[in-house]
Amino acid sequence: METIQTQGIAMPKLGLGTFRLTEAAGQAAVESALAEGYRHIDTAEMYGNEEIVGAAIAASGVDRRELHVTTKVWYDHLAPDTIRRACDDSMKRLRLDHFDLYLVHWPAPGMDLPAIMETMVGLKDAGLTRAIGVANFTLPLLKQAIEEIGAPVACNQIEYHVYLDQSAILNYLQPKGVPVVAYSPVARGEVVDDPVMQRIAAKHGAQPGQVALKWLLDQDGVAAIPKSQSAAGQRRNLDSFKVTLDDEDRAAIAALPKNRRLVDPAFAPDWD
Ligand SMILES: NC(=O)C1=CN([C@@H]2O[C@H](COP(=O)(O)OP(=O)(O)OC[C@H]3O[C@@H](n4cnc5c(N)ncnc54)[C@H](OP(=O)(O)O)[C@@H]3O)[C@@H](O)[C@H]2O)C=CC1
Ligand SMILES: O=C(O)C(=O)[C@@H](O)[C@H](O)C(=O)CO
Repeated sequence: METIQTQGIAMPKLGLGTFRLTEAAGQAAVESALAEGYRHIDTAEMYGNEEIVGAAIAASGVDRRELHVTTKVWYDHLAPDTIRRACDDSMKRLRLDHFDLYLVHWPAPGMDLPAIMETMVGLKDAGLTRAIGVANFTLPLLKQAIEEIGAPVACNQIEYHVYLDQSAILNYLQPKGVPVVAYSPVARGEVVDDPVMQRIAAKHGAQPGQVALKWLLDQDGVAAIPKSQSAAGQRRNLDSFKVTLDDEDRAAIAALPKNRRLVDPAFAPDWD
């Protein structure tokens, strides 16, 4: 699997998203992804599934050194003490002694970003995570974290798919070698019914979701974390690497409307 180098870690370009994968069925889904060859798993304390992700990792027998595990601290735990406690709790639930990537899940209004990033760096320095990063950060917040605070930000995990323009953030991060991790990368399945995506997929003997993923994975410094519960769906998404898109396909995707945000607006910071 192709990887992206960032802040001393090699992050597999395709990972398994696990939001809403819970209980025994969720554990079975993570186990099947690991059996299919996934080595990058995305979870979060907010998902309430770190125990089953940890159990799946333990059951898989996959060497820890082959795995890239990301988890995240929720926005109401962003004081230094509560970040450290959240980290400790996630570690126990995941049955790990370190994460590969630990993210601030959402910015919170009025948060003390210098104190947050200093605490995150402290966790990295203590060996509890190999790298730290952020999610749902706007351009001004990224600039504050990277330029003013000088934090070693290893990624910004953001909503990114064929229906959403993220060029401002990409244009800022790509020259700095900081990856974007695309969440909701198949637009939560919406691409399946899109005639443009269907036409491109048919041309390549592929499926619309595979086209949507390959469009992301072809971009410099972009990883993607589709969620799929079934082994067949997980394999389908891994097979997106086999699709070869051409300029005509990219032009058709570029022409799709790009203002569709799927994430719950209740969480949305002022993106612009
Ligand atoms: N940092 C953040 O704030 C956020 C992070 N995330 C992370 O990103 C992950 C993925 O995002 P999510 O919002 O789940 O959206 P996705 O775009 O991954 O969509 C998941 C849905 O689409 C279906 N699906 C998956 N692959 C395909 C495909 N190739 N073709 C058609 N349908 C497909 C899945 O069904 P099935 O299971 O049946 O295959 C599921 O219903 C989350 O699980 C989470 O880990 C998500 C939102 C916010
Ligand atoms: O999945 C996540 O990581 C999220 O933060 C979002 O899904 C968000 O919490 C949401 O939209 C819940 O409805």
